[in-house]
Amino acid sequence: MLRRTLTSVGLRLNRQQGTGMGAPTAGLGPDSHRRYVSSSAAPSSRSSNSSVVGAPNKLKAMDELQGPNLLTNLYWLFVKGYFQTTQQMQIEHRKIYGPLWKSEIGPLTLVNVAQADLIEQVLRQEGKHPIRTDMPVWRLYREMRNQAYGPLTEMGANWQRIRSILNPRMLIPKHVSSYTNTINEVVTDFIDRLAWVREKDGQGVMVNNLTEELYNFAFEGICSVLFETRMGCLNEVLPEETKKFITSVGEMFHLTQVVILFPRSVWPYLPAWKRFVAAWDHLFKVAGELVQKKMEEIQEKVKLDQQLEGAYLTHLLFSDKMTITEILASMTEILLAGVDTTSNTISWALYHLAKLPEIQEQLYQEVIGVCPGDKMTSSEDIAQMPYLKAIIRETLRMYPVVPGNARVIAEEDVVVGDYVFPKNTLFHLCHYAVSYDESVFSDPHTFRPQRWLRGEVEKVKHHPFGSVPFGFGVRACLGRRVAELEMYLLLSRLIKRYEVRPDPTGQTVKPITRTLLCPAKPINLQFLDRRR
Ligand code: HEM
Repeated sequence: MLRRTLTSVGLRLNRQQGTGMGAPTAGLGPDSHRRYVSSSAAPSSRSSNSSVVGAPNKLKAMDELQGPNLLTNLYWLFVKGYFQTTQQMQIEHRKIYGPLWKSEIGPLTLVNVAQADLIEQVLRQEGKHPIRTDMPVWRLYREMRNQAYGPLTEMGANWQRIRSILNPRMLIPKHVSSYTNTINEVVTDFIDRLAWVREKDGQGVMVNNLTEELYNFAFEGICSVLFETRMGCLNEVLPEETKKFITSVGEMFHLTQVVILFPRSVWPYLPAWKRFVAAWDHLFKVAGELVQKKMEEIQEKVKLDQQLEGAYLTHLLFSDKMTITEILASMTEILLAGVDTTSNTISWALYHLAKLPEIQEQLYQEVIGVCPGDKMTSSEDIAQMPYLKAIIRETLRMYPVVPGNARVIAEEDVVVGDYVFPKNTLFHLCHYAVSYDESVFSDPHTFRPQRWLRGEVEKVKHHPFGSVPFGFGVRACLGRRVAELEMYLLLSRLIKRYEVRPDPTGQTVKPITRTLLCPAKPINLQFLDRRR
C-alpha cells in the first residue's frame, strides 16, 4: 500500500531492508576529535583536565577495577529493592567503590563512570559514530519484523547518514522556531483542558494525575510537529488508539529493563518478550498509519495541483533521501523519544514550583514583563526569559530523563582516570549520581534555578559535564530544541494563567527508573486562576 501510494506521486521507494546495519567504521580519520587526557591530571584535578592532552602512563588494567558481581547486584536489585531506583543505586555504589567501578548485570559487564571529569574523558574519546549499546533488544525486534533502524537504534555510517537528514529541521533554530504557532495551539488547548479537568474531577481546584495530562500534551505536541496532524489527545475523551499507544510506550520501556536481564539466546522464549514485541508492533502500527495518512494527503494535493505546505514529515517524504521503511522507523523512534522525556520534565518543574511560591512569583513577573496581557509567548520572547530557562535547566539537573547512558567505544582502547579499558568496553555514564555530586553542585538536593543564571556566584564552579541532560556531541538528543520550545511555551503560558500549589494531602513524589527517569506515582497539583 505504501509502495503504490508513493510511486503514484512520483516519490522514490527503495525498500532496502536493514541498509547500513554494519558495524561502526574502524579507525579514525584525521578530523577525529579524540584526545587522551593525562592520567596524572585525573580524576582529582577536575578543573584542569579537559585541556591536558598527552600520552597516559602507569595505567591499571580493567581487571584491577573493583565492583559488585552478578550475585551482589541481584541482591541490591531484588533484595534491597533498587530494581526501580537504579538511579539511587548509582549514588550508593559510588559511595562504596568510588567514581569508577565494574558491575555485572546479567550477561553484561559495565564500567560505571560517576564523576564529571571522567564522563568528559569517555565522551571525548568517542569516534565519529558513537554507539549506544542498550539497544540490542530494540534492534532484535526490527530484525525480526524486517523493519529499518531509526536514529536511536542505527549504528555506524548509516546512523550518521540518517542523522544528517533528520537534524536540520529539528535542530536549526530558524526551522525550530517555525513550529511555534503549531505548538502554541496545542498549549492553548492544554490550558483549557486543565480548566475542564479541574472542574470535572478536582472540585474546581485539583488536577489529579498531572503527569498523564502532560503526557497527552507532549504526545499531541510532538505529533503536530512531526506529522502535522492533531491526534485529539486533549479532547474530553481520548481516542482509543492513542490510549493504546500510550500504554504500549510504557509497557515497552518497562519490558526492556526486564528482558535485558537475560542472555540474548533466551529472549524469544520469555513471556515478557511476547509482550515486548506486541508493544513495538503497536507503536509501529500507529506511526505507520500516520505516515500513510500524510502520503495520501500529499497524493491528493498533487492530483489537484495544490501548493504543498508542511513541516517535518512532508519534508522527509519529499527530500527523497530516505526509503519509506527508514522514514517509518525514524518517525516511530522520534515519537517515542519525544513524549515521556518532555512531559516528565515539565511535571517535575511544576511539582517544585508548586512548593516554591517565591520562585513561581519571580517567573510570573518575568513572563508578564515580556508578554503582557493576552500576548502569547513567541520564540523571540523566550530569549528575554532567563529565569524560565533556568527553571527548566535546574529541573533537568535534578531529574535527568536519561539517568544513566550506555556507551561503547569501538575504535581504540579507552583511558579513563587511572585505567585503560580495551575497545568495546561497555561504559555506563552515571549522570544521575553526578547531578547530586556536592563537588559539582552546591546544595545539590535543593531546587535552585538561580544557579544557572549568568553572573550568579556559586560556591563550587559547575563542571561542564556535571549535568548533560541532552547528551554531548554528534549523538546528542535530536529533539533538544523542539523539547525546549515546547517546555518554554507551556510553562510560561501556564504560569500566566494559573497559580500552582501543592497537593494539600502533602504527598511527596520520588523518581524511579523505567529505562527513563519517571515520577514513581502520579503528581497531583492545585491550579488556581490568577485572574479570579
Ligand atoms: C526534556 C526532553 C528531552 C531530554 C532530556 C532528552 C534527552 C536525550 C538524551 C540524554 C539522549 C541521549 C543522548 C546520548 O546518547 O548522548 C537523547 C537522544 C535522543 N532524543 Fe532526546 N530528549 C528530550 C526530548 C526529545 C524530543 C522531544 C525528541 C523528539 C522530537 C527527542 C529525540 C531524541 C532522539 C531521536 C534521540 C536519539 C539520537 C541518536 O541516537 O542519534 N528527544 N535525548
